[in-house]
Amino acid sequence: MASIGSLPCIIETKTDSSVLVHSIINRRLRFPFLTNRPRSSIEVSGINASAGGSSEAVGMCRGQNDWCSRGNLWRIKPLHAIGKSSAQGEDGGEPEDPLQATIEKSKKVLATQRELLQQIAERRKLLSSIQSGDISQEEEEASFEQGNESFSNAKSSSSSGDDTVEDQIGSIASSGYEHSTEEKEFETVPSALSRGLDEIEKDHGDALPFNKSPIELESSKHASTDSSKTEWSDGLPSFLTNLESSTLKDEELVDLKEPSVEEVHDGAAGFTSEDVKPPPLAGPNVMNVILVAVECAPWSKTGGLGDVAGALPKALARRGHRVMVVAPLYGDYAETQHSGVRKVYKVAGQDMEVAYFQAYIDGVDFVFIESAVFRHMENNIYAGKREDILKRMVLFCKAAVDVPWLVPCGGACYGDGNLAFIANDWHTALLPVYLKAYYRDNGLMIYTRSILVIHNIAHQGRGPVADFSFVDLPGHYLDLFKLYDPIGGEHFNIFAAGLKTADRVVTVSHGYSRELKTVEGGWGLHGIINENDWKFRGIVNGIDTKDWNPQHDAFLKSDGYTNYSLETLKTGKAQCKAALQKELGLPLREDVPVIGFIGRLDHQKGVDLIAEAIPWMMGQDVQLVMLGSGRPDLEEMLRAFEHQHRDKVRGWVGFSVQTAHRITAGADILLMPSRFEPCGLNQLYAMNYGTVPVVHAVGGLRDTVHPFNPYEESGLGWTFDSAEVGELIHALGNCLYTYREYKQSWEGIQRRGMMQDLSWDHAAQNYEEVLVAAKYQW
Ligand SMILES: Nc1ncnc2c1ncn2[C@@H]1O[C@H](COP(=O)(O)OP(=O)(O)O[C@H]2O[C@H](CO)[C@@H](O)[C@H](O)[C@H]2O)[C@@H](O)[C@H]1O
Repeated sequence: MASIGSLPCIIETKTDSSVLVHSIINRRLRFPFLTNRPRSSIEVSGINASAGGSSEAVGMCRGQNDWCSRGNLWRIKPLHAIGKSSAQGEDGGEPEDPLQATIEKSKKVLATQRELLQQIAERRKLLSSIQSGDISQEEEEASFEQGNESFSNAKSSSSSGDDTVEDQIGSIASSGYEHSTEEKEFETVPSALSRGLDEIEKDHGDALPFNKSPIELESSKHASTDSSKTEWSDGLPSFLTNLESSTLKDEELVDLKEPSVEEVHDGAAGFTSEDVKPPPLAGPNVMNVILVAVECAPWSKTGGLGDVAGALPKALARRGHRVMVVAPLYGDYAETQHSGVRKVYKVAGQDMEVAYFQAYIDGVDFVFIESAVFRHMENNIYAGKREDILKRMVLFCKAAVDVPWLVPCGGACYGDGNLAFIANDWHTALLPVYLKAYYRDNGLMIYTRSILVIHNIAHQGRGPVADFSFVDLPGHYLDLFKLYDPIGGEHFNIFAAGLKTADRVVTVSHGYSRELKTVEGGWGLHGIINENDWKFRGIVNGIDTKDWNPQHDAFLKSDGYTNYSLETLKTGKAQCKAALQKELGLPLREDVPVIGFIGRLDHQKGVDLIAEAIPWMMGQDVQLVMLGSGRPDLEEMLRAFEHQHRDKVRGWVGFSVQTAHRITAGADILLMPSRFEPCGLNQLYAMNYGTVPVVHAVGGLRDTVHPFNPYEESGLGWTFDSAEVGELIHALGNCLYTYREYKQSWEGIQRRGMMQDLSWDHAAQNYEEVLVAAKYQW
């Protein structure tokens, strides 16, 4: 099969349509709640104006995924087509005044957007009124409950591998760009896609635009051939008028009864056509969002990134967005199913095959990318030789950027309408670059946006300039990656390229967003961050209030632990403390304050400060419980503490989610002397469990832990202003004093911590603002 223009990833098509059919059928059988997917955003897919196609395209109500495959589409004007034409002069040529043209273009796009939303609202209302006659209350309730099923068995995974690329700056050598047309073909499932280009061209009626992917060509084809069937007649969309005479299979009929997005949001509440339904929270801002991360809890987690990737998408979905998470498949995940899609990518001259697995859980599509290089790497996500790590990330980003065209979630691919990627840290900072180089530079996905989230700037994906040859980009992209560093000299820096290319950049707290702009806090990237200040924003992380909730915590249901709430704080926490002491073999004493530490053992977390404070601490009547893994010398230090102070210290070296939960519940105090902390999740978990944080006031710790004020009885914990042992001792000393002498104040601090709304909901709203700002940005 012929190669497609300059699209490096998509060259030829193979098909295994039977796999898809089985996959979808099995998926529905195994996951009945799949039918409850929110019906929300509007996808504008199809002809790309710049590729010489028609200026009209077919949109589909995103909710009606399966209608698409049945050809039941209805026409709307694509935003990109409108934007394109309005930017041109009267004669269709270039405008005389580009600024004026841009303003005109923006106005028209906004007006059209408004018009579209109105149309959608009307059609939804109409659909609801029709459906309300069909769906019984019971069915709605049952399906809603299924749709809310969630994981109960969070798997713990371990990791300590922190051998990152940036630790290994090597020598500079020449680089080269391997032309992408060497890439192998892909096997996609949708049968339509398997047809030859010639056939599509014939159907399409136009000469094929040279640089379109087969997927886009196919959606263009749908646009031109199906539209006649999908016009609304007699006030009803054709998919409904055709229903009676159709010979739909059972499965397809199930989909026709799927609840609308309003139903999903309203839970089991019934509705009638006249009910005034609150719109999905996201309302007119509904987007298709694809979050891409190399770890995602509960399947894979080495730290806070995994927690965020597991929780933020669900909060965005609750707001009414169609949301997908893309992560590597490191093990055998029982919840997932093969999508039937496979593709071969070339990475550093080597063919690497990936397969796409999928699941639909808690309103979110999860797509896992399977490859030999990811297998069993959950404990070593960032470990290995620099080149090997880089190759893994290149493969992952290449495979992830194609997902909206390859994986039919709920029966239909996301496509590029209203689409935004959220990439996370340097590992996926290549994604915005690939989006630009492989798609946008070729006139494809030009309205798809990318947001890059900085969780930790200390790791940047650095290497010698020669590493550019691994990333498979045209030569002129090299400058994006080049950065001068006083220590390493000129080098290759993936985070730098991602920050420059992403449409928006977010970091995980306000405090850290300020620090990143400084020489001390930006780790060499402060210049780029300052230059891109206009697109940069801090949003404080939330917590998963289902997993990290003392009332329901699954790890507190055995071994003497207990669930507790604000009402049962005193007795519940005391019981958890006793259970922790017992489990760890510490003296069972209710009156002794238990100090906890949980975290990666590295310079960032300030473990060395705790080491310096140990002699003072051991002079106090306290117990210290430390859980962590990472740097071997610090791991050894933990073991030594325990060895030297067996009656007071436990140093648990390893990664144990269960132990992390139990320490959070059983300890009285959580110590976080981090030298820098972009946000920090443990202090948030601690406060939610009535455990009082003592933190270095830096980054997100400063944002989230307001210092206790004994005069006003306000505040949430203790803070200290510089990472020095004396300061730590001073803050911890005051904390211990309050614990012993001022029980009421102590309880007040605990209660205020527990009463906060630390959920992801607020952060999700802020992310939504960023997504929408990116969407309307040119
Ligand atoms: N040994 C162990 N066993 C079990 N669980 C362990 C563990 N060590 C750590 N964890 C868990 O890993 C998570 C750590 O989250 P953090 O936010 O504190 O740190 P991290 O530095 O990894 O994340 C980065 O990204 C997050 C997310 O944006 C930012 O909050 C943070 O500041 C930034 O450094 C918590 O869920 C914690 O319980």
